[in-house]
Amino acid sequence: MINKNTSLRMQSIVFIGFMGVGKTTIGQKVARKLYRDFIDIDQEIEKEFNMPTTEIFKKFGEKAFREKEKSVIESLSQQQLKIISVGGGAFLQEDIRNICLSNCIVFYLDLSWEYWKERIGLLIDSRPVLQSRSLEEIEELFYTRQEIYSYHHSKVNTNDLDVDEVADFIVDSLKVAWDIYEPLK
Ligand SMILES: Nc1ncnc2c1ncn2[C@@H]1O[C@H](COP(=O)(O)OP(=O)(O)OP(=O)(O)O)[C@@H](O)[C@H]1O
Ligand SMILES: O=C(O)C1=C[C@@H](O)[C@@H](O)[C@H](O)C1
Ligand SMILES: [Mg+2]
Repeated sequence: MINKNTSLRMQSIVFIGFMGVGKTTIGQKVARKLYRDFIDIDQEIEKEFNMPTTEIFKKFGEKAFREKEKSVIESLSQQQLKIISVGGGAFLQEDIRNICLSNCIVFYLDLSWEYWKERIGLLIDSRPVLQSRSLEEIEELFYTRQEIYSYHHSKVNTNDLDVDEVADFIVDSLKVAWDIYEPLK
């Protein structure tokens, strides 16, 4: 489902995956390594509302957040040569999945539950979807969400890899794909 009208080398890269797998951290690193601009969709939504995500959820509700998420992604994913990290729930919306898969290269950052659960303390304060859920409920959400992340072009399992190792793997695999599908003359 990759857009045939745009050169692969020009297409923006979109990172997907569950909350806390590293989309923002690794997206920033990859952007630096490829000399591209980085866009974090959660941060763009927060700028639009001028408040943190937890406040948006409290004041306006998840529905308003999801509507803004869709309009922000619809507009920004049309741009070329960007590195874009979307929120962990963005691919719940079919329209978002379709627009990202047809305009961009979608990279899934995969992390096993056993590794993910060690990160929970880093995440809970800023991720409203995790708040008020027990660990068992979060585990259930984690496994239910895997279905939406099955929509991707490429994937890396980040268990046991640090941020730089993941970013290097992604950059190397993109370069291999570019060279195979669009060799430079
Ligand atoms: N490969 C890694 N190894 C160790 N820690 C990591 C790794 N990737 C990310 N982290 C850490 O995990 C935490 C969450 O990362 P990050 O905020 O990038 O996740 P995210 O996928 O953008 O989450 P969200 O979907 O909620 O925005 C950060 O503290 C980050 O430093
Ligand atoms: O997985 C989710 O539903 C979310 C993930 C975060 O990135 C934010 O987009 C928000 O906290 C919701
Ligand atoms: Mg993030």
